[in-house]
Amino acid sequence: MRSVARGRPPASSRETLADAASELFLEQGYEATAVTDITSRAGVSRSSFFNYFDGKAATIWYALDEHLDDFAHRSAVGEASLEAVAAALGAAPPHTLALAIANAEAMGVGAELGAGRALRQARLAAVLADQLGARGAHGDDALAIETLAAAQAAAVCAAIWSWATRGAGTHRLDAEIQRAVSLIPGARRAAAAPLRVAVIGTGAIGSRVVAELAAGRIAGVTLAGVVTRREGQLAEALAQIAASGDAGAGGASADGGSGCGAGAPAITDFGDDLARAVAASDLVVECAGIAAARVAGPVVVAAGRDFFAVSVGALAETDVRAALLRGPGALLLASGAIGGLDLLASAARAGGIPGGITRASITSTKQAGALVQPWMQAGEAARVRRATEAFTLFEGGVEEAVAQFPGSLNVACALAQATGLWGDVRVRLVADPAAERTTHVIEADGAAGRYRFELTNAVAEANPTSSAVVAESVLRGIAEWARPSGSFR
Ligand SMILES: NC(=O)C1=CN([C@@H]2O[C@H](COP(=O)(O)OP(=O)(O)OC[C@H]3O[C@@H](n4cnc5c(N)ncnc54)[C@H](O)[C@@H]3O)[C@@H](O)[C@H]2O)C=CC1
Ligand SMILES: O=C([O-])CC(=O)C(=O)O
Repeated sequence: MRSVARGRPPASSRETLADAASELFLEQGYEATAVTDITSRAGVSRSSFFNYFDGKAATIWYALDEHLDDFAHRSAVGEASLEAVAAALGAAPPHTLALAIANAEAMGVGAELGAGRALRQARLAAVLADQLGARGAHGDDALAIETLAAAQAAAVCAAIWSWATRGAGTHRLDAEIQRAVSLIPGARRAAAAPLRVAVIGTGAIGSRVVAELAAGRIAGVTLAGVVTRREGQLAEALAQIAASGDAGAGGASADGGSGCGAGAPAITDFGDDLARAVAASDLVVECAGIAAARVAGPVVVAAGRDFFAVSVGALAETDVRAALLRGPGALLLASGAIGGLDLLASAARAGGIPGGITRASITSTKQAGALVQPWMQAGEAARVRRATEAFTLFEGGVEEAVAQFPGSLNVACALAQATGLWGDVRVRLVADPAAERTTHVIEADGAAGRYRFELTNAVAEANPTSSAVVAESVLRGIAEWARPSGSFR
């Protein structure tokens, strides 16, 4: 008798039989293989085959079927979740099924796989529908329950097929399932689970956002954790919040570097591990600057998670803009320090009013000292720092503006994105030694109308370059993302 298990000893007679079946399907095809061929290859009696399987097809499906049996059983007693199924499949993947999927043509097993997949998907959908119904999040809305359950079951099957086709040994099945499920638009929202938000950056804006999220101030949202640039950064930020007595911080403390509020759960510090943050969240909020947004944004949306950028200037580069908008995750943009973007976007909407907005400009006036840049020669930096009266420090297009003043002119990109006039928005930056507040004047006109907004903002205490309202715009944006009801669009 030939050895069945090439390279690894079989763990049981059932696996010996399943391995023998896989070998024979590969050698002579599924149709031509009889149960007696399998038992003689495995060296067991025909009757003992039927102790394990009810036919040759079961040698392909048994591992997946066991997971489904277990899931149905646990689900009936209220113990199972989709995450638990993914974890169980990851820990004990269905190897003979993977082999059949990867070699479907050579084995001639395509029809069996097609029919078998449909059956398992339907079975999984039924269990998931029972589970969703029992959880009560959708009341008696059978359409919502059935649709969501069917989508989740389809995602699990699609993930198994993708995992097997890409090479079962090369990556994890549970990660593939998690990714597939996350691609269902609104799946977590529909499941009524709290939405998980990760934050990148703990500067002036990020700290405030983290403090509010950690204090549970946004309904339906939980803080998944924080991405930082160096060790100890989160603890420092929390200590500063506590020292400043920020009401939103809920008495944040730096205990262990990650506490926020007496008795509050510790905040997860992802360090610079963006992949971990992405896997643990539904939305990633960037509060870290244009360079960070350029790198993180495309990774987040490609993984099917939503990305909320405060550094809208990342969109100035055409290829980054395309990657950010490619999905499947959604791109959200903070209105930040300015307003009226909704009106301008409506006025500029292609096709509605031809030539809706044809001209747009922004003039930003900031504290001169806050505008010194690392690239400036000593003489120029001194001129800005020691200015005695307001002067125009920059005048030009959007790309140049954010390249030279990345922490100060994201608003110019926001205007370009709202109007679509990427090449034509005129930007002026005024350095004013007497400015205690930041002022942005936006002007736009075209066939839709003529608009002028003048916005004067208090500056953030921790960073005079940023307006204090920006963090609030991020918090409002998160709240509206989580509960999209009653907000202006
Ligand atoms: N859309 C808008 O209207 C506005 C946008 N912004 C943008 O928001 C950004 C943040 O503003 P602030 O909080 O005031 O700046 P900040 O300088 O106080 O904080 C930025 C923080 O991000 C951290 N950081 C940088 N790269 C990182 C990375 N790769 N991973 C993790 N952390 C990283 C820095 O260490 C710093 O702690 C600005 O750089 C600007 O691009 C700022 C104001 C208005
Ligand atoms: O906060 C502000 O007023 C504007 C700002 O820094 C930016 O657009 O980058």
